[in-house]
Amino acid sequence: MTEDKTPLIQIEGVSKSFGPLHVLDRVDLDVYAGEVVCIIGPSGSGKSTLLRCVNHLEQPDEGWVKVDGEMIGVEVRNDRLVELPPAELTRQRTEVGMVFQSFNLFGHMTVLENIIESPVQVLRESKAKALEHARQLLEWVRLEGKENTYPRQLSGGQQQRAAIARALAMRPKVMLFDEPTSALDPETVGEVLSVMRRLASEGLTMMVVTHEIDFARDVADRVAFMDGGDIIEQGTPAEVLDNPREERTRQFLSRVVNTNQG
Ligand SMILES: Nc1ncnc2c1ncn2[C@@H]1O[C@H](COP(=O)(O)OP(=O)(O)OP(=O)(O)O)[C@@H](O)[C@H]1O
Repeated sequence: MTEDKTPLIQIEGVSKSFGPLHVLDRVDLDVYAGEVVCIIGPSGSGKSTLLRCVNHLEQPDEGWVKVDGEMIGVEVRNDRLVELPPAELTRQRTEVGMVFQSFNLFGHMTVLENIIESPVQVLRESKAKALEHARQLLEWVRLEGKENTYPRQLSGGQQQRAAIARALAMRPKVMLFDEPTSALDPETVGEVLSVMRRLASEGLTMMVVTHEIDFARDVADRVAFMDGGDIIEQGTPAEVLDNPREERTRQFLSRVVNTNQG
């Protein structure tokens, strides 16, 4: 990690409320190129909302997010932040791939159609080029032979690997994963984590919300613990997972480890 470089993802003072519920409270986080940052924390602490602010699925009430130096979803006009036009926002979103807890595939399209849809429609890639890339990606996520299969015919783990291929087809600068294995049967969790490990080892910049503490320990460059809408502590996996400074982190970890073992 090179601290003197500009972060690829900059989250600065981001706050978000839903009505009276304060979900994010002036969150700051920098993620550098090639880093994997795992975000852990109790249910409702704001982890998903933070990820959703990074690709502007949610608009922060205060603060801003930059990806590769570019403000996400907004621009400064007359000293005020105003929403970007929809076409600009769509272009920006192509640079931030996201994989959700439940599989974001279109059920009426085959796996191959799912993967080429956005490159052809949004990036205006030729169908031939998009198909070639999609076949490479399917091989990469070990779904070769499933091109013409519909999502409902796949296991949850296979669907999630197809969703990863679909996100990668847009050649994103960063990938966000929101609890990508928590809706899966235990036997398919490992297949998805192994694809994510390979992505990390290839140097992709990733933010991963996860309860998979062993994955975070092995793969993360940095772990951030969130509670009550803020990052309470962050550091290397050894620092945060094995020697947490904060009592709240300690208590959370003992609950998660017990649940995972139980
Ligand atoms: N669109 C929304 N409208 C209203 N409330 C919302 C919305 N999105 C999230 N919330 C609320 O904000 C709080 C934080 O949600 P968030 O999903 O960010 O937490 P989380 O840490 O990811 O939790 P989990 O681990 O359970 O997914 C929760 O109380 C949730 O119900």
